Amino acid sequence: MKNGFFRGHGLGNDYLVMDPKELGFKLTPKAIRAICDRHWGLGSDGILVLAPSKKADFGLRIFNPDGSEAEKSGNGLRIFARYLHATQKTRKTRFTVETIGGLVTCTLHVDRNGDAASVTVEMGRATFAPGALPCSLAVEELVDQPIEAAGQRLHFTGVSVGNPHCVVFKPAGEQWSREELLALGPALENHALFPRRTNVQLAVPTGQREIFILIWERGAGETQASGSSSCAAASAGVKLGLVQSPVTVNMPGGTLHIDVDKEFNLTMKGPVAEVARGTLSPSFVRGLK
Ligand SMILES: N[C@@H](CCC[C@H](N)C(=O)O)C(=O)O
Repeated sequence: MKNGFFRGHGLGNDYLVMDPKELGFKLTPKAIRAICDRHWGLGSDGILVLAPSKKADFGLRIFNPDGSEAEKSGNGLRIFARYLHATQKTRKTRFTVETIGGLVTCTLHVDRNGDAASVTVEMGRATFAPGALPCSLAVEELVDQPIEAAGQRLHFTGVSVGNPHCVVFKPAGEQWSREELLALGPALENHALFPRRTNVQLAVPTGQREIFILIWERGAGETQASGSSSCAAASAGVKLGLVQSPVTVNMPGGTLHIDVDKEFNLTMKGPVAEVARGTLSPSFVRGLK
């Protein structure tokens, strides 16, 4: 379909999926910003683009609403998997996807309506090495490191799950407020320690195998849920000895289940929904060029 899009969400983290072969324009940063604008465009937490791959069944490029490119997205991968199944780009229920942040395997769980209602993604391995985010701190692992942001002294754990994350835990029994997220999120995202910026999670343990997180995404701001953030926060919680795997990650938009093995290999399982399929109007597309 010319200038077509598929719209889906994972726990309220919404993405558009597009196939460049069907687009009559280039997905430049300017075009991405215009399409993702919630008032002047379609509105979205990002755009997922079908790409060729030599290593995997499919390739995926992930763009944030500010036009920057992300290496990986957990909710994005579940939405992309649902798109591939719903649009009959594959008949397989298990396939590989190459992202800039590494190769992952998706397993679809098809419901009685024939929809891929939930997806398990083998997300790869978490690392706490500064070079992987990157982070300019000269330590071996970014575990429980001091940082100052928005006038506060905090401790963070830096995790790469293909894309970068900065996890800040409060002790069990305490809570993070939305005001704290809106102050600390942008300050940590753009902190001088993270030359390529970072995603941010404000986390608290809520049980032996359960955490709650608020999310500030690089290039997107506050989101209702995030798959890679859930993987990062679960890994940080296990590394810090605050929780045990499998970890239930609760977020404003809902819950994801994250398995963290002894080597920090991650498996994420969660729901995914299709919202719409449509086409961009010719007059809107003319304005993108
Ligand atoms: N919402 C995503 C993460 C998207 C990418 C992120 N904003 C980044 O820049 O790394 C998820 O569900 O993982």
